[in-house]
Parts: sequence; C-alpha cells; structure tokens
Amino acid sequence: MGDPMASAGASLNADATPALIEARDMTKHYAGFSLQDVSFTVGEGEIVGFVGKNGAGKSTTIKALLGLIGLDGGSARMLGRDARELARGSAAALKERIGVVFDTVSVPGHLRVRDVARVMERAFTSWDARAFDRLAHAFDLDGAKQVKELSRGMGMKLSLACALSHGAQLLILDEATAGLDPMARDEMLDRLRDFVAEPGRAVFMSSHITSDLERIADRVLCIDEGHITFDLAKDEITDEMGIARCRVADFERIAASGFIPEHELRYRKNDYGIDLLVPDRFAFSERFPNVPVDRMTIDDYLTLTLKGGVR
Ligand SMILES: Nc1ncnc2c1ncn2[C@@H]1O[C@H](COP(=O)(O)OP(=O)(O)OP(=O)(O)O)[C@@H](O)[C@H]1O
Repeated sequence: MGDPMASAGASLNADATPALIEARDMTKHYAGFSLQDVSFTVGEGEIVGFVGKNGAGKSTTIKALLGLIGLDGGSARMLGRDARELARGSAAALKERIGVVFDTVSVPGHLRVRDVARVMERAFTSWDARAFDRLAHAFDLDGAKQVKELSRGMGMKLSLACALSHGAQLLILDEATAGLDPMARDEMLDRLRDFVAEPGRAVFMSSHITSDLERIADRVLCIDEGHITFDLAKDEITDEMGIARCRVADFERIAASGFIPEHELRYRKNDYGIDLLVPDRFAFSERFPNVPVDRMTIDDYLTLTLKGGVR
C-alpha cells in the first residue's frame, strides 16, 4: 500500500479548481488533547466523509473551519476566505453561503416549525421558502409543532431542511444523520447527492455511520488523536482494497513473498486466523488464489489502520 498521507498531500496541490475548504497545518491545544497540523482540502463537486473514533478531533476541526474556535497554529480558508472572518458579525454574506448542521438543533425551541421559515427568511437574503416547504414535506415535519417538542431525529431534519434552503454552496455536517431513521437517511443522502450535482458546491460531513459514506462520499478523511491518518478516494477502499482471511501459515508465506512491501503489512489477529489488508484484491487473488479475500468496508479499513498491527 502506498503512503496514505501522500494522497493527503497531493490533494492540496493536484486540484486545478479552487478548494472550497482549505485547511493548512491547523493546530489547537487543549489540556490532554491537541489537534496537530491538520491539512486537507475539499474541492468542487466533492462529498468528503470525516471519520475517526470518539474524541479524535472531528468536531474540533469543524469548529475551527467555522471560526468558532481560534487556532494556535495554521489556518483555514472557507470559500476562499479566512475562516476567522466567519466569527465576525460582518460575515453575513459569507455565512449565507455555508450551510451548517450540528447534532443539536440551533433554532429557538419556542418557535413552531412553520414560523422557523419566517425567521430564516429575515436572516438569509437568499432564503428559498419553496425549497424549505418541499423539504419539510419530504421529511414529514409537522408545521404546528414547537421546535422543543420535536424528537431528536425530527430536529435534525428541521436543521437539515434549513441548511439546504438558504442558497449555500458548502455544507458542513457534524454527525447530522445520526438521529435519522433509515428512510430519512435515504432521503437525506439523496438530497446531498442532488446538492453537489450543481456546480460550485461541496459537502464535508463527519459521521460514524460509515455505510452512509460508502453510499455517497467521494473521499474519506480520517483523524486519530488529532492527526490526519488517511485521506483516500472512497472507491480505493471499497472497490480496490480487500481483506484477506489468512491462516498463520498463509500470512507468513504472503509476508515472505514481498507482495506487500515490508512495513506495509497491516493485519489484525482474530480467533480464526489473521485479517490482512490487501491494497489490490484482484492482483492478490491472482497471486494467492487459495486465500479468500473479501471486499473492504470503511469500518474494516478503520479497524485495520487504527487498531491493527503493522509489519
Ligand atoms: N472546549 C474544550 N476544552 C477542552 N477540551 C476540549 C474542548 N473541546 C474539545 N475538547 C477535547 O478535544 C478532544 C476532541 O474532541 P472532539 O469533540 O473534537 O472529538 P470528536 O472526534 O468530534 O468526537 P465524537 O466522535 O465523540 O463526537 C476531546 O478529548 C475533547 O475532550
């Protein structure tokens, strides 16, 4: 396997169109945790999934992108502008172009759903009342209910409907599909796909639901203990890589063959043998036809890279 970080570095330079998100060496220190030199870009037309364990630094990264926390080092640019501008009252026009959904509802609880649209209309010059109504209908939102009466999932749907109705170019979602039932998640993923189909748009979404990312993400970015550990095209993980189910003797034979370069054998022992990360499962099957290989999922890849051994 090539160096995953090489692709992270390459994505900073290779893209000819200007990045919608450009994080460079972002560093933030808290007691017991540091975000360290986090660099990545999100380009036009991309849906980038952001993954990592609890406490890995996803929300901290997102807050830094949105100018909600100050950085101790590095910088972030959003739609070509310094992210720190987003913290200023004068940044209304820039904020309008960025739709944000956190895992909590940011609309005042006493409002009725139908009144949210009226408040948003005053807050955003590009508010699209029709788009909001269509989404509210698609998400089965009851206009008569107060926001505080909504279930967690319904609240998420309301936030998503708002974020998709003010003419944003860039959507930043932090665990935004976590509370949704499977039908609502389906609906949401379809909307996100429609959203990026328009020119000049992109989505950056943190999620623990990697099956959602398998369906819609173009790239997967992983953070662990404040460091970016990989930045890969999703298809590279799910279409090219594989997970070989080896007996110990198979594993030693594969290791001795040099088919996977030294120091790049990533594996995990289990009760039945050893799971081995295979960079190209088709080439592997040709070379080792008697060793079964399964498709790789994002979860498998996370487990192997974050918890597995390297040899
Ligand atoms: N304001 C703060 N003060 C001190 N420490 C903080 C603060 N905000 C976050 N942290 C710490 O930073 C680390 C990363 O937290 P963060 O919320 O970014 O993780 P996460 O990847 O989003 O996790 P999860 O998947 O659980 O939402 C944690 O150790 C957390 O305790």
